[in-house]
Amino acid sequence: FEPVSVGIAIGAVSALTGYLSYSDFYCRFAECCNEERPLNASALKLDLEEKLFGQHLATEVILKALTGFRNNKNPKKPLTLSLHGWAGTGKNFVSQIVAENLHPKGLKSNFVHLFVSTLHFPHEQQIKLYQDQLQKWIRGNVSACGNSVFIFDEMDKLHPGIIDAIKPFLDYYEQVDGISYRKAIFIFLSNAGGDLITKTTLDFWRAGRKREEIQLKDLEPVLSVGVFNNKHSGLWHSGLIDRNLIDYFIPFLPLEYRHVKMCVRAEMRARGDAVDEDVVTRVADEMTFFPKDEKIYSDKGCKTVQSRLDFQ
Ligand SMILES: Nc1ncnc2c1ncn2[C@@H]1O[C@H](COP(=O)(O)OP(=O)(O)OP(=O)(O)O)[C@@H](O)[C@H]1O
Repeated sequence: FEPVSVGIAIGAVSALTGYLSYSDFYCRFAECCNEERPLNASALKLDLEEKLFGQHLATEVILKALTGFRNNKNPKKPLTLSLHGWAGTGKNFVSQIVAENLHPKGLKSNFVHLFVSTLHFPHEQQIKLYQDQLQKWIRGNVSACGNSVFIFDEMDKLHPGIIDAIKPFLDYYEQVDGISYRKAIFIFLSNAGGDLITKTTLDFWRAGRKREEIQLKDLEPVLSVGVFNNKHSGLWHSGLIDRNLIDYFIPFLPLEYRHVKMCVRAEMRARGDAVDEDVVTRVADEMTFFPKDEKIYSDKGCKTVQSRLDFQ
């Protein structure tokens, strides 16, 4: 929409109605950054509970972190979430749900920014350049919209030095060069720590305990230390962990056969098809499971479900 004509239209309508403000009207047509827009916590809860399978910890922590952060009128620092887990367990999927609940256009919003390490920061020799670009990009976007969301995918493939470039933005400063970053949200996605999460989940299973009994305290400490000491985590000896700038380490548990089936059903519904249990079983049976003996967890989580469904 072209701002001048929208402005004229708004003027006309406002004169007629007398109560529609410019911004109200403009924002019906163009995307606006509404820093005051409250988070609909029950909508987010419903989304997570209905769409995300087998991740009771992620559901609980994300909900708590986001509602707490958005209810706080004066956060002391931006919110930083570090999501960890095996491939295909829902990290990107959750980021998308979170993005949509914060900005209705989700990943397509002008205020949600996705960085993929292998795509945006591929060359190790260019770290300095990437650091500068990243700082500029974040500064520019946060000055345009305070509650911008930045998602960093494939953190485990990111040179650790790169993320340290954004450390000043994540810290407890009121402003950095006249800009406040305190309402922004940073989400880091990584496979690092997936082995530790799997080990704990498997230990519970072998002890005959329910997966839902696993608590954050069983995983969070192992995860933060493990990731800090893992050269391939993107956060290796990173100042972000050192200075406690990551607010939550969120574990994604490996998915079981029953969760894969749930993903197949969800995908069928999303395509507008009736759920056919024979197909659901066929797709789930085609996936491979580990460990070798027990075969409990899907190697690729729910990742290849969509393409497998195409071939049924
Ligand atoms: N826990 C889950 N609940 C529901 N759907 C899921 C879940 N995990 C994965 N999926 C489905 O599988 C697709 C792929 O998962 P997603 O991209 O979120 O995995 P990921 O954890 O980000 O993997 P990677 O580490 O390889 O990037 C999602 O788009 C979603 O449809």
